[in-house]
Amino acid sequence: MRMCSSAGADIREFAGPLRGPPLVPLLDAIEAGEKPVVAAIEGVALGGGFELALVCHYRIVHFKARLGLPEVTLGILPAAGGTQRLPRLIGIPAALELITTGRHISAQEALKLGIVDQVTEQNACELAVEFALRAVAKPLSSRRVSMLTTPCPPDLDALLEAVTMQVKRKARGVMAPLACIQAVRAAATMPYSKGIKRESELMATLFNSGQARALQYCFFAQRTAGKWTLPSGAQWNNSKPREIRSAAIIGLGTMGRGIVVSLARVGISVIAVESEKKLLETGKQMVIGMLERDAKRRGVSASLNLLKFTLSLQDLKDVDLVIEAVFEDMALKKRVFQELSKVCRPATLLCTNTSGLDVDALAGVTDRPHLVVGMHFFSPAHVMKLLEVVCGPRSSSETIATAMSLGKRMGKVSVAVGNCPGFVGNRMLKPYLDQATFLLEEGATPEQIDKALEDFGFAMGVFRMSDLAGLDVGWRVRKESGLIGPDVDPKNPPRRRQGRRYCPIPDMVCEQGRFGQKTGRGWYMYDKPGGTNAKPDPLIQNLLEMYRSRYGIQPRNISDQEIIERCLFALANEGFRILEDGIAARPEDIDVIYLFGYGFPRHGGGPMFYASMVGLERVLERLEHYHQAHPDVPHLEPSPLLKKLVACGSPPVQKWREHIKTMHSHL
Ligand SMILES: CC/C=C/CC(=O)SCCNC(=O)CCNC(=O)[C@H](O)C(C)(C)COP(=O)(O)OP(=O)(O)OC[C@H]1O[C@@H](n2cnc3c(N)ncnc32)[C@H](O)[C@@H]1OP(=O)(O)O
Repeated sequence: MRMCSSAGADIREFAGPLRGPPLVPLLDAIEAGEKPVVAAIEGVALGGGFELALVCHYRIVHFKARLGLPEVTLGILPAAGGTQRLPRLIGIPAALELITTGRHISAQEALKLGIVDQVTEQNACELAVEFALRAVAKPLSSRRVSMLTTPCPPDLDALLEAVTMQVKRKARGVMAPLACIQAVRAAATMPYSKGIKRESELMATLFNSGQARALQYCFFAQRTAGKWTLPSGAQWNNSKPREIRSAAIIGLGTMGRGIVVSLARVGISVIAVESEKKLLETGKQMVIGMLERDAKRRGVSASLNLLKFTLSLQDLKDVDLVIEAVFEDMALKKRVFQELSKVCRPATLLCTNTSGLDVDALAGVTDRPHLVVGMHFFSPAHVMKLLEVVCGPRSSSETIATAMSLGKRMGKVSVAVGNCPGFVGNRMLKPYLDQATFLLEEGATPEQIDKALEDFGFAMGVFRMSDLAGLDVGWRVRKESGLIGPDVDPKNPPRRRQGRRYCPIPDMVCEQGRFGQKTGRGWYMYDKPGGTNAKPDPLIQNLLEMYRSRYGIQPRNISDQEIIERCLFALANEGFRILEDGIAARPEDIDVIYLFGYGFPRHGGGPMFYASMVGLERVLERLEHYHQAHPDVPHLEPSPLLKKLVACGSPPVQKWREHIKTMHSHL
């Protein structure tokens, strides 16, 4: 049997009723046949493709092929016998690991695990024919995997329990890996005929679940995000990116260091610039250490020869692209861009890693506004997968194509977004954070809010995330935007700014020098500065009590449901406004940003998909309810697009674009 490449079932078909003959009897018949069947695998054998290979009597694999059972990542399980045959072939621990993670493995690893019989650098099909001819005379009984006894460890229950705990810790609230564990248990404790029925029952609990819908949506959303398009007609498949061989990074702070590592490990020469000798030396040592650790983990040699460190911008005159990663200060950034304009050759692309400042204002101080684009990395930049590519009104399609393609080369999930304060991710963060702090005023605690969000599936609750990111950054932004400090009108009521509700508690926390993990104190307390073990702090509790009594606020019991609704519906509501404003082209782009940059649980699909799953009508009704209760919070006022979609019968996410197309695009 020649399997050039099989990515398994067509995932799009899972949205409707499955058609075609049932697969399991067909696969069982192949395995039971008297003629030897040899699978020749090239490319990939994933999901159903891998399950087909497992019923063959022998498996020959090209050395570049990849195999796996990724169903769990789609919210389902391998239900064509995969959970019953793989444990019989390679034992419970290895099968559990592959099935519960969905990890793809190389041909070499498959050989080591005993999944395949031979790995070849030649034509796998020709070798498989030779193999079949030699196999004709041999008995097949030991080659029928479903007939094998599952090699079982003596402490099976303890092993399954440990894996269950691990899965629950890593993927809180996710159903599919737990169902996979139960199916593998059946392979260990039941004959194949019963095990396959159990597999099918477990699949039935997952197949139409909201989690499966969300995870399958994420698969396609991630691929859709790469397909950027501009109102000019320029798009991903008609705009040629430039080839980038050399780059420069300005600023060796946390972000700059991560960007240097991301570039060097994909073979790009990097010149790193700092303003002072001591900062340069510290940054250099840290980058070298990061690259060495990264290379060791990947089993390759560190590409240190690609690095150059300098104090002089003059050294950048020949690079293909510069990424500025200096302090988040517009005046400083403008000075850097003016200087770069003078120093770099006219064709050099100038990028900024700003997390929210006006990219077009920076373009305006250069001699080449069409070659300026935002490349907003997320911290730590060598780990986080998200890259927002911020298209200014003057960025050329070639510039955007180059930034998107460079992101892909660095292994990032790149999303093109428009230029507005905070772009997509950080603009949406504001109403989300605001709701969390308003809930504190009204009676909740940081740990209660975090627990509700973490139970929902967020990697980290909003307060733990803020402690990790550093509270001083937002404090500085609030000072600069006149929300605190001498510019505030003294006649302003204390909990109002710029005509709307304002919660000063985050400022009070910062005034105490509590900047989060780095200072050992923030919304939580930590063992030491830089510690990561967050413990509730009675001082924060006192601060909240004093605050409420000072302003005469009677604390009330706040339910987890209210926390989730207010935080997440406010988040999605801003997403609708971003779509209206043309700052993101599609809801999928917003969801991908929140999945890869902000720890939104994949099994929730992202804020926009989640809103559609809850039901747009319900989201609208709850926002109207909360806005009525808090009329001084404009973010809770339902957006016109949300209302329009509800009026149109709440179409699925993939159809929202049809209702936005008349609106103006900033991409
Ligand atoms: C009946 C038995 C039931 C069995 C259950 C299953 O088989 S579930 C499916 C299990 N298979 C997978 O999960 C594989 C998913 N695909 C991948 O991991 C990758 O696409 C790949 C195969 C490793 C190829 O990666 P690469 O980076 O080379 O390409 P893309 O990811 O960009 O994909 C190219 C286009 O192909 C589409 N696509 C890929 N796999 C599937 C699939 N199984 N079903 C439907 N569509 C698939 C993908 O969406 C891309 O299409 P675009 O139109 O370009 O977006």
